[in-house]
Amino acid sequence: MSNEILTPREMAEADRLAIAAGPFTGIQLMRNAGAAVAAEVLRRWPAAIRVHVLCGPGNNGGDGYVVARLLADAGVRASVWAEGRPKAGSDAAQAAAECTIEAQPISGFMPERGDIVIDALYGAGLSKPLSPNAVSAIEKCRDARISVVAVDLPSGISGETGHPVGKEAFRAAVTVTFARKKPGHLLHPGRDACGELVVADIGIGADTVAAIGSKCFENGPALWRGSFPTPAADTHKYRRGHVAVFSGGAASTGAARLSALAAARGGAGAVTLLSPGNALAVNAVHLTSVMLRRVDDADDARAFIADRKPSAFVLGPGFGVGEALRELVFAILETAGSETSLVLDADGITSFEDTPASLFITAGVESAATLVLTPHVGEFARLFPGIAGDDALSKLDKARQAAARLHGVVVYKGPDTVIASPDGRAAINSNGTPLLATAGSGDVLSGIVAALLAQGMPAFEAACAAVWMHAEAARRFGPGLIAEDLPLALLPVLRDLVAEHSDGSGGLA
Ligand SMILES: NC(=O)C1=CN([C@@H]2O[C@H](COP(=O)(O)OP(=O)(O)OC[C@H]3O[C@@H](n4cnc5c(N)ncnc54)[C@H](OP(=O)(O)O)[C@@H]3O)[C@@H](O)[C@H]2O)[C@@H](O)CC1
Ligand SMILES: [K+]
Repeated sequence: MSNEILTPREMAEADRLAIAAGPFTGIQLMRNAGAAVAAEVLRRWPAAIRVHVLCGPGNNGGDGYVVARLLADAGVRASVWAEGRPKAGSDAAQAAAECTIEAQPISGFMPERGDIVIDALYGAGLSKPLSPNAVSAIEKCRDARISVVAVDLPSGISGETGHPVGKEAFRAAVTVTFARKKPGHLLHPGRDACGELVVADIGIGADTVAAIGSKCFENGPALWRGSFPTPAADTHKYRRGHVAVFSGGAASTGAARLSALAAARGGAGAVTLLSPGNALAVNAVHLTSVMLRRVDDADDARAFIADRKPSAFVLGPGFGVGEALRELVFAILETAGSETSLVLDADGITSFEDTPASLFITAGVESAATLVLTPHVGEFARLFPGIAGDDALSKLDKARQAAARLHGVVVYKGPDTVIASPDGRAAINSNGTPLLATAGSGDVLSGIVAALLAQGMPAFEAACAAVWMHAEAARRFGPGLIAEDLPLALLPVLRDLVAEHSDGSGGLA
């Protein structure tokens, strides 16, 4: 796999293991890193005349000295502006010694429009807010609209969280990182600060990365292709999974129907909308292939479960917050069985704002149905206020801690959705699009998750696949998208996934 995400600490460990295993020494890895950046600069700006390289005191700066030397060798007018000097005897000191361009103090740095700037101030070792000189360098680049190439990370951004460590950070056109992506490249606002992200192979092998044992991945088909459901030739509709979606009352039925339609398009063989009596008529008018059944309370839900044994439920979209919803959740978790799953969204999450522990305890019982929770940032804070309010944690850490507390899968939504499993695995989604910021889009996502769960996909993989497919469908559809379009927009995405699954071509990244 090459989709592992390494924290800066894990990357430093990979670096150490790679050096211990050989064949590359530390300075050779640094030369490889600098060469990768220089190649990227020359490829993108073959006519670059003047390049400024900003070098910090650590190994990020070391990479910068290599870049400056190689660009100068290639005939570019390269200048070096240093903040601090590398420690004697370090790899960075050797890289600086090999670079014959005289380093000038960063305070004198003054780029002009058309120049290129290489930001090699700080990378994985950023430990405090940037100095006034570094902040001033950022402002000069911004004012002169300079194209910045960041080495490893835009200086000022934490590789761990994606947040600026102080108030300022570089905004790069291109960021060249090494071996694997770090959380800060994919979590906002780091992702925007990186510009285009290039991952360069500098000689740290896949076996070295595997030895680190990261449980965090970039979301994509490579992560869940193996368990993606494809119907067998001898299947029938209930073997393809039966999804049950709870409708709200007469005035709020649309969200559940969107979810139900998405579950059907997502491959569930049968979908039933469970509607309160007062909304049966309005639901009946709008449904064709989706079945309809009256369910007014938890007793009705238990009877339906005993009768039809659905494999996955969606509860929350448009349902209304309160005791009735909580009773349904307990009825499902306690009686549907551990082979079934519940996707709890929207009002389903908010209903537990005052009593989250009751949900966590019930979900933790071994015989309980599997729970998948799909909060956006506001809903997340309602259920996990302590975790949400801890500014030291990244979104990745927050989702992981929440999943452990919930005993279920958490899909922490946003432009950088994080999917976390209670077993510690996590994925950061990177194909998100602002097109998804439209009413009803979350209801569709819940339906897709339920469809995949109903077809037997394990919960973490189902949630990851649904998040990716949902965003991919929106991207392919393009501007003008509304939630009603999404279920149909899934078709080309599904077609490619299924084709790839059956021919083993691995065509989707
Ligand atoms: N790992 C790998 O595989 C490879 C890694 N490589 C490269 O190494 C980079 C990591 O290097 P690194 O660990 O030396 O950290 P780096 O970011 O240079 O900074 C550390 C220095 O800066 C200082 N300092 C920190 N913040 C500061 C601030 N705001 N203002 C002022 N000073 C500040 C800090 O001081 P301290 O915290 O100790 O007080 C320390 O002196 C990585 O990003 C990649 O580019 C490649 O060569 C190839 C292989
Ligand atoms: K940098």
